[in-house]
Amino acid sequence: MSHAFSSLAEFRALLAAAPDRDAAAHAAAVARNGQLTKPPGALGRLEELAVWFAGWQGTDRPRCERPQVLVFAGNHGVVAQGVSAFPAEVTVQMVANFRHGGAAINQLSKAFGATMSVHALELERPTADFTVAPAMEEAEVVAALRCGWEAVDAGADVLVTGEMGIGNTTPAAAIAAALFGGEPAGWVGRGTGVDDAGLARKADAVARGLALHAARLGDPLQVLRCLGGRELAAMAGAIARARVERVPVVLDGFICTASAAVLEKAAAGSLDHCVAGHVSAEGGHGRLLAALGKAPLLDLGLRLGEGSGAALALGVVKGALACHSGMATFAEAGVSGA
Ligand SMILES: Cc1cc2ncn([C@H]3O[C@H](COP(=O)(O)O)[C@@H](O)[C@H]3O)c2cc1C
Ligand SMILES: O=C(O)c1cccnc1
Repeated sequence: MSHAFSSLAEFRALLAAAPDRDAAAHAAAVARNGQLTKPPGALGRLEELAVWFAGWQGTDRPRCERPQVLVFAGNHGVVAQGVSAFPAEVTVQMVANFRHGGAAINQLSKAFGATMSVHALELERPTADFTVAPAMEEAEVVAALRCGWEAVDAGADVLVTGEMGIGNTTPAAAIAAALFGGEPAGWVGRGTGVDDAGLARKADAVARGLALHAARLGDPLQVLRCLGGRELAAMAGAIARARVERVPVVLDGFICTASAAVLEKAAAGSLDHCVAGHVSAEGGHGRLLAALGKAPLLDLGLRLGEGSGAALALGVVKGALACHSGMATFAEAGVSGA
């Protein structure tokens, strides 16, 4: 089988060449929105959301009938630094739980009519501990990007990417710090619920990772390789594929957003097809969204990952698109204008 890319350089080139949204469909949706039976702007952010979807889906009647949820799982060498409240074996145990339908993301996917698939990435072979070596070799990060790239259904009308990987709020914080600067302490959070000492260990691990790999961190894809993880790279690969296919993406929490941020830094505009589904309770997520200029749709205090916050936001998306694509215009309904 031939692959879309076989190196980080080829991946970067595909990303940089991605097409823009359909400007005519966007303009048609803006015009349609102005004729629907409601006072101008009365549906607030739903209106903006609907015309944004129209541009990416290339139609003035956007829909959310075939949402796809992808959950990627990976394990992390950096858990050896005592950065999670849970043991690493929970990753593979949760993958089994996803396969049996028992996790939060199974229920949320079902509730919002999304297909959901789980992709476990070499769980028996954790990444290297980034405080002592690059997390991945180039071939490993490319394979993980490709796993995500190939998992996307180009016929989906919206994509959600989620993750499971004990310890992965630490690589996410390291990526955020490497891409946007600032003290590690400002990017780490409690994840699964570490205490103050655990939080200090996370900040210290991030600081040591940044120092060790400093010479390479000017390149965002090297940030992903040196500090990231397989499930983070897979999410980045899936989000990149969606950009190329013009499938809109709803971003999940801190880990998903950190993975996505790598793409934006690698090629500006790479996240133009992404909306922030929610802001999680993880300390750095709000900062990261602000740095990317993304306003979250929901703020419910979630701190789960798995794609859960983004899947919930599909409800808002469905509402926005049902109104935009199904409502009558003033002319059709015989309603008088202002
Ligand atoms: C049972 C369980 C289910 C989860 N589902 C998502 N996560 C979340 O917690 C992990 C990140 O937090 P940290 O960096 O503190 O380990 C990731 O697996 C994330 O998806 C879970 C964590 C647990 C324990
Ligand atoms: O924001 C997230 O995605 C998150 C936060 C805590 C734990 N797991 C995921």
